Amino acid sequence: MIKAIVTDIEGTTSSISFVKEVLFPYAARQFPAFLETHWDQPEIQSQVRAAEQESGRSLESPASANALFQQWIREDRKATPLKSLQGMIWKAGYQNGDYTAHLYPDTAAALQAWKEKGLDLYVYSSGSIAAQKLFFGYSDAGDLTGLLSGYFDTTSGHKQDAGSYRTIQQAIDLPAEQLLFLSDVEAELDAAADAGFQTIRLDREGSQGESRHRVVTSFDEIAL
Ligand SMILES: CSCCC(=O)C(=O)COP(=O)(O)O
Ligand SMILES: [Mg+2]
Repeated sequence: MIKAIVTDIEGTTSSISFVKEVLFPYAARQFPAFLETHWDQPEIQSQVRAAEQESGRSLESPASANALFQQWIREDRKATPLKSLQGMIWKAGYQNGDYTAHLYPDTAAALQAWKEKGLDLYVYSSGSIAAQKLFFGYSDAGDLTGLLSGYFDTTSGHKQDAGSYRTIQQAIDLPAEQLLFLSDVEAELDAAADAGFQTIRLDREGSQGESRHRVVTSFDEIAL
């Protein structure tokens, strides 16, 4: 009996292309001016120092930090300092109306229906918790944050580590077998299954091939 759902964003609730072709380029364009303007702020410095630790590089100027973050964006690194700073940058884009967060047509209605059935809904994404709240606060279907009971990001661990799902299960405080994890990435689903979660793979384009998990192309196929 599923009591709560934990969902990925990119490739699951929303298209990969929105993240890769809208959000990441927006952050890449804004990074130089953002770092110059906010360099001395403690919340920026703490992320830059964390990036220094993770990269082993000295980041003593906005230009040197920008070079590293641009490289990490190109590599799609799920590094917590990058994800935190991207979230801060995306805030202005949402608030200015530069974009709204893409949702597949079935996403909002399914989240609403699952919530009405009494399921608790959580998000687990490599994007920072602040970025996730913006994403669902400024979505194509409006503000959906009222449907969500909590958010998890890389501060709970990386998405391909079973330990991350154990941490999330303890935070949600339900038995793992009552938790359903939704993702488009096989290795994330394997990690969640190793931690005892039930799993369903989203194959939005219907082209991803074999999986050891149940596969659907839309949330409409998930009857709970
Ligand atoms: C919060 S939207 C941006 C998501 C993001 O930054 C990312 O790297 C996608 O990660 P996901 O774990 O949702 O595949
Ligand atoms: Mg994904």
